Amino acid sequence: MNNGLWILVAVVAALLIIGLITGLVLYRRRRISLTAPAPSQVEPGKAGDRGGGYQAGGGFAFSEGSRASDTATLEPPTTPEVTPPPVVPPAAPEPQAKAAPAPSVPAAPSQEPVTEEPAAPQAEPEQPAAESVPAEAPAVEEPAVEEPAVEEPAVEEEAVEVPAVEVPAVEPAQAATAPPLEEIEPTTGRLDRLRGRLSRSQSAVGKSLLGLLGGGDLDEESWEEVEDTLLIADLGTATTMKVVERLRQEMAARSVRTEAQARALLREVLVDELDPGMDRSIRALPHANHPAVLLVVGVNGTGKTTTTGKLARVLVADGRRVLLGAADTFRAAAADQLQTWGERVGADIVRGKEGGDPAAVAFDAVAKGAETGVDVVVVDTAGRLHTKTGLMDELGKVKRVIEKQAEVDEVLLVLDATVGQNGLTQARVFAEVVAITGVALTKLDGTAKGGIVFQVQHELGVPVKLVGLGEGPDDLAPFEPAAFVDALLG
Ligand SMILES: Nc1nc2c(ncn2[C@@H]2O[C@H](COP(=O)(O)OP(=O)(O)OP(=O)(O)O)[C@@H](O)[C@H]2O)c(=O)[nH]1
Repeated sequence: MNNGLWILVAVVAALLIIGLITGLVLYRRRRISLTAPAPSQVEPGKAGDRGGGYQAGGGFAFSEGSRASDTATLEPPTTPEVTPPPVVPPAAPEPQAKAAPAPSVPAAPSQEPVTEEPAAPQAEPEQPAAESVPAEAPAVEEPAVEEPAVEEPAVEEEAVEVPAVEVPAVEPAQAATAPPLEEIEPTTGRLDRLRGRLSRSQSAVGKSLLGLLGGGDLDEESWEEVEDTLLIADLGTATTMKVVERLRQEMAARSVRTEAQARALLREVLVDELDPGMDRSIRALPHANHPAVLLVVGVNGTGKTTTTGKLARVLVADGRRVLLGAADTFRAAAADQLQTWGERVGADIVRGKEGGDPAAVAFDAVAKGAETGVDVVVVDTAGRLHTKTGLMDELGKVKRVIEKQAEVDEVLLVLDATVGQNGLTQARVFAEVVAITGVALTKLDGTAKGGIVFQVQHELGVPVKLVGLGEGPDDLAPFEPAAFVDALLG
């Protein structure tokens, strides 16, 4: 072969490589619709950022927490440590490969959280931890400020406990042999993709409502049936009364006669009731000098760990560097489960010893997140038994200890839609302990009681931001009132 031919071959090869790279870049841009805020649109730290998150084509919306977190004492991230930026292969057009099923954990008895007792040694993590102080203490950064007494009316010993005792229990976990990274389903159009699952369980409600309303003039008996249908779907008494009252007025005023008219009216009333103007963005965008911090709370078995893992995938697909904090130290399997979720998408994890102090793990996760320059730290907490005051106090402590370093931008309450009213009771208790900023409603694929969405928002005044629609790793969607009502009406 002469030189000319070799040059030609080299040129063709170079062109092919350039073409491939360009194609890959364009493909990734199309797949991930969320982009970093343009400076003109969102300025870090501005109060106006709240709700100014980006949302494209039914994708997830992220925003920057609006509170005083920029005043936190953390130094700007220095040289990133071991955590490599996640490099996730582009999503294939077909559904998630079966080779990588969601970590499977037997469902905890979420319907009866009240009766479950915590394991005895877990209630007092401080005692064993105190003995393990000397060996590992130097590795962990301690909080610079003692927790002010005024912040800790209920748990007096905390100021001493947190820095000195629990921190050594934390073990930053690095995957020794990292498994191959997984593909992540596109983050856009998730609710469309998963709508079928919602419809399957909900459409009976819609059909029965439309059957009743579609005929025009309703007698009292029919209105009672409408009421019953809404109550059975778990809309709750207050919302049901409000919806029926408005339907009665509007049906008369608009002379509704056909099923199409009834459907349009019902849709309008239900969507309004879901308050579509609420800010449903996830406050997961980093601050100028430290990562965003998300705390995931909820009763055991609701799907906290699964939702944390799914959310990490969405964030990674959005190009964010994510660190997971496994503050569920009560159950070693929970940390293992979270670690597996992290490894699958290249998210690092900080976990603690079983029975260690969850607050110490959370603290260290945020510290490590800042040190390694990640965008967002997502902290999974233990399944709290909402009747156990001590455990709820501890959840409050987790939040306060994190706040020694940085504001918690988002407190996501995970509720299991299948437990109905019980979920609301849980929500109220959690809301008293930590200021919930959003709700992730899981297992909506398996219940006709999606009406709980209305109650949760109505009762807590907090938006449902995410919905879980299956056990698959990418079966998490942003909550969209109109799409939800459409699925409800079939
Ligand atoms: N069908 C369905 N199952 C879900 C969904 N979300 C979570 N699950 C399942 O619910 C079960 C419990 O999920 P976990 O994430 O372990 O719950 P948890 O709240 O972390 O539980 P603890 O670790 O015990 O506190 C698992 O089997 C999940 O696969 C969902 O949206 N739909």
